[in-house]
Amino acid sequence: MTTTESVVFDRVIKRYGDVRAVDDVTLTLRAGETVALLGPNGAGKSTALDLLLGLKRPDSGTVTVCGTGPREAIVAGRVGAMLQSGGLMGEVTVAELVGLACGLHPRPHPVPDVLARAGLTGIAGRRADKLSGGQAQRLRFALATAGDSDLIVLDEPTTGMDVTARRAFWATMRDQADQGRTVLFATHYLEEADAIADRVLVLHRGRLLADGTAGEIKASAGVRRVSFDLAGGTPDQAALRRLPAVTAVDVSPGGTVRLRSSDADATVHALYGLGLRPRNLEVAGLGLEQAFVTLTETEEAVAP
Ligand SMILES: Nc1ncnc2c1ncn2[C@@H]1O[C@H](COP(=O)(O)OP(=O)(O)OP(=O)(O)O)[C@@H](O)[C@H]1O
Repeated sequence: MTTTESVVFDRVIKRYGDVRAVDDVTLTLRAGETVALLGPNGAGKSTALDLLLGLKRPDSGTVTVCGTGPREAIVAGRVGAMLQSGGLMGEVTVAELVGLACGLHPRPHPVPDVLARAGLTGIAGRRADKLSGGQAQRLRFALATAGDSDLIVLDEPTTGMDVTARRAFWATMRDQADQGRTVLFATHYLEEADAIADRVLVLHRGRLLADGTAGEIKASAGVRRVSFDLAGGTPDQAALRRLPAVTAVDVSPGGTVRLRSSDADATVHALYGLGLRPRNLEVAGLGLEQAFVTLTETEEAVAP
């Protein structure tokens, strides 16, 4: 492991009874990367993060964080984490709780800086257990960034945040990555992953189904959207469905046809072969969300 490798999973397996929550995962995250961890419910995201944070131990394989075991990395203050679960301590103010987190960190940031970065300065005197959902998320984020960590791990960090808080949050995370920190976040917001992550990991039933940039993941789904208008009359939907490589057909009341195709060239070629004269023809790739659904559904079909 070199110093630029923040996280290494080497053939990691974690079972719960018969369920392989993490199933033979091998991956390396490097310094300065912003990485989104995606997967449907029960895919193994939280388990993978728990293994990374030393909260669970693998049944086999190894997890290395900043060159050591996860627990050692945490104790050394190399990892900041923001988890979904866990209430916030009562009877203390936001500033006191942030102060406590800074006090425990081997390389703490000044408390006012941490409060400001998380947008908490104005509510620093509030009780930590009396915050709104979005404010509580911001406090969890402050606790994760109380010190100078090399790796920041975030489990569904923007749940409950409003649009402004989300924007500010991601701007801060970009800043953290630009300073050489690795940012790993699990999310169900695919548009956030698309906009923010340098790299996207897709977990499904514990296995790493895809690993690449959002563009690569979209391309690997191998599906294109073909849309066009047809002059005169309602198109014959059955004929459209029989076109090669077409997996879905939708015709709007205005006559605009939208097809999904796993081979857009073959589909368009055959379309002209039917004697149709499409206007405003567009062939586009799928968004990350549709690519994600296609990838995971395809996997469901081959491994029910
Ligand atoms: N403590 C546990 N005991 C038994 N099974 C568990 C336990 N924790 C998780 N599992 C199972 O392991 C699998 C992975 O769960 P995990 O919580 O890691 O998924 P996830 O991707 O984080 O899901 P979600 O998006 O719903 O949060 C699921 O099948 C889940 O039911």
